[in-house]
Amino acid sequence: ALLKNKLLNTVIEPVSTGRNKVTVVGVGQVGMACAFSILSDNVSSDLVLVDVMADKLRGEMLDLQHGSAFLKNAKINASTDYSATANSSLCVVTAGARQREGESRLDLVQRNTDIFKGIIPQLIKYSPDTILLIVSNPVDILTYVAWKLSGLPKNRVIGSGTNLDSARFRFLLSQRLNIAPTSCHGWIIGEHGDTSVPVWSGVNVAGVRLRDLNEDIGTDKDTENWGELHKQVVDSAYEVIKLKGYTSWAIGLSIANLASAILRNSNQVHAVSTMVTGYHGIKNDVFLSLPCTLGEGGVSSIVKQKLTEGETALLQKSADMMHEVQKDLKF
Ligand SMILES: NC(=O)c1ccc[n+]([C@@H]2O[C@H](COP(=O)([O-])OP(=O)(O)OC[C@H]3O[C@@H](n4cnc5c(N)ncnc54)[C@H](O)[C@@H]3O)[C@@H](O)[C@H]2O)c1
Ligand SMILES: O=C1N[C@](c2ccsc2)(c2cccc(Nc3ccc(F)cc3)n2)CC(O)=C1Sc1ccccc1Cl
Repeated sequence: ALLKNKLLNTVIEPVSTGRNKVTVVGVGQVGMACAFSILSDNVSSDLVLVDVMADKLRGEMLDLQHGSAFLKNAKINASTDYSATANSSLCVVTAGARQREGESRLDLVQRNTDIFKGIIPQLIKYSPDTILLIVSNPVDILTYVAWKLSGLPKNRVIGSGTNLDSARFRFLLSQRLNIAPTSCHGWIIGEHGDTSVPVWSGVNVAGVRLRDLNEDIGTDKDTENWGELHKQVVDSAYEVIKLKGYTSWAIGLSIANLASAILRNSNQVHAVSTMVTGYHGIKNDVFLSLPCTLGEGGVSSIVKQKLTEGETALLQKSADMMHEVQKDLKF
């Protein structure tokens, strides 16, 4: 008899798929930072990597597998064939083409939409009950594209949105106040990136609103220029790109944090891109970030923040700009 049969008595065949199986599509800088953060945070013990670059994909899988003894025995697999992603509870999509020199935003969006046409239906074919977490840029529009291509209900299609923007804002606030980032609360909402919206009325430490201590905060009347913090959120993205050519660690850690909230059914509140039709006077089907509670069903509720007229106007402008791009997309 085989040694294994001398060693083991089978009671049942082990369950093939854990309930915290996560697929990461795209093993570039962002995808691997997400994968590594998810594994090292023990968010999942069953990770599958997908990409079109077969050698890179296998190399990243092997390199992670070799660390399994330090990753709580997580299973790590990879394939260019989507059947390997079957029964994933969560699919993180970081695949995409980079903006070419002088490429228009619409051209980049159409190129990434075409890439998504080859990814999203395949993910849904093998994991019809999954939750999609979109990271690829422009993330809010591509989350809409993923929603259209997937046929999933809106609660199951989430964009990382302004989660990274808010994390950078909290870090910068912590630096200015010399308080830990987890004790510095601030929500950036709306469109991810250059045109995100800081909700100054909500910025607080221990419930003490900075606006109650400086009523001009966030306006150009503010002599202490706290509005500079939001500008630094945008500038720091460009600075990181200039210095290292891409961003990875902060986005990877923020995605692992979102994955943990979803897979642990935590109902924590996170700034993520969700379908905001009907909120703040927005009429078109667009995805923007608002504070959302996250759990195994994806987005379970949206916090109804009281916004200033200025903040509402910025959200509506983003919604209109995105609708203009979305309506010309060819699915
Ligand atoms: N939402 C955010 O806050 C945020 C932050 C940083 C980066 N991003 C975005 O994340 C995306 C990835 O960034 P990156 O630095 O990892 O880029 P990258 O070029 O390093 O990686 C992209 C990966 O996608 C893969 N890919 C391309 N087409 C594919 C397909 N059809 N199927 C599967 N895989 C495919 C490529 O092979 C590559 O490995 C970009 O769109 C970037 O703008 C978003
Ligand atoms: O930290 C980043 N890095 C990126 C990046 C990563 C690899 S190459 C560029 C970045 C940095 C700076 C600008 C920018 N613009 C952009 C706009 C639309 C796109 F489709 C793609 C990229 N993107 C991608 C990205 O979204 C971020 S967060 C970010 C960007 C701009 C303003 C504020 C924030 Cl919080």
